[in-house]
Amino acid sequence: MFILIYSSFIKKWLMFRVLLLILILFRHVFGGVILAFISEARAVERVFGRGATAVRALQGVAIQVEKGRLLVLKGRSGSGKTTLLNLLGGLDRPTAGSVYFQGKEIGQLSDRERTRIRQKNMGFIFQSFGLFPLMSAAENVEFGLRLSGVPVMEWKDRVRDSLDLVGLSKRAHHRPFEMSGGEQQRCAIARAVAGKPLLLLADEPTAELDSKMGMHISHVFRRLVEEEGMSIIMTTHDPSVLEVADDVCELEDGFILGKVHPQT
Ligand SMILES: Nc1ncnc2c1ncn2[C@@H]1O[C@H](COP(=O)(O)OP(=O)(O)OP(=O)(O)O)[C@@H](O)[C@H]1O
Repeated sequence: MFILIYSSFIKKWLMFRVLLLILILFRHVFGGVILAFISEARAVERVFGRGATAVRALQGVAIQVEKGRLLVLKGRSGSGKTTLLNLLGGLDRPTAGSVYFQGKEIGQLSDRERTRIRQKNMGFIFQSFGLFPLMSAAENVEFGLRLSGVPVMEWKDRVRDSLDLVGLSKRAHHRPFEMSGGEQQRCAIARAVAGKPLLLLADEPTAELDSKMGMHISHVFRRLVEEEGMSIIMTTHDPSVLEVADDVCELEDGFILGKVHPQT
C-alpha cells in the first residue's frame, strides 16, 4: 500500500517537473518570436505638476519598439521626447496608461525591481552625460559594467573595446574635467554600450559632436543594431542619426504625429 502511494507521488512529481521543463523551453525558444517588441507604451499620459500650472508632457501616446531596430524620436524642444524616453526606460512612471519592457508592465513594478531590470538590460546616454567626476574614462566604463553584472574577467577587454569604438582610447586615463564636451559624450556612449544591453536609450547622443564625429557615432549605433542585435531608441535633431534610423517617430506637444521607415 505504502509503495503504491509512494510510486504514484513520484510519478506526479516527475510529470510536474517535465511540464515545467517544457514550459521553460517554450519560453526560451518562442519567447523572442512571440514578443516582437522590446518596449511598448499604450495610451500613455505624463502630467507634471497639478492644477493651473500642470504640464501635459505626453497625451495618449502609443508606440511599439521592435527588437533589433533603431528608432529615432524627433520633434521640437518641449515636444515630449525626453519624457517618453525616460518612461520607456523605466526611469519614470506614467500618470496614466502602461509601459512594457519585454512584455512586462514596468510602470507597476517597485523602484527596486525597475532598477534591477534597467541595470541588467538597458544602457542610458543622458544629455548631461552622468559621468563620475573623480573617475577616469576607463573607470567610468568599468563602473557601468560592474552595475550590469558583467563578469569581472571581461571588464578589461570590454573597457578597451568600447573606448576604441568611440575613438577615445587615448583618453582612457583622463577624468571628465580633463576632457572636452564631445569626449565626455563619447565616454558616456562607451559606458552605455560596453555591457551590450538589450536596449540602448540615448538622449541627443551626438549633440556635442562635430559633424564628422556625429557621423562616426551614428554608424557605431547602426553596427550595434546589425552586429549585436541591440535595440536602440534615441532622441535627436541630428540629420546623420536620422540617416541610420530604421524608424522615425515625430512628436508635437505631447502627441505622436506618425512613424516613418526611412530605410524602406
Ligand atoms: N520635471 C518636470 N517638471 C515640469 N515640467 C516638465 C518636467 N520635465 C519636463 N517637463 C515639461 O514637459 C514638456 C516636455 O519636456 P521634454 O523634456 O520631454 O521635451 P523634449 O522634447 O525632450 O525637449 P528638448 O528637445 O528641449 O530636450 C516640456 O514642456 C517641459 O517643460
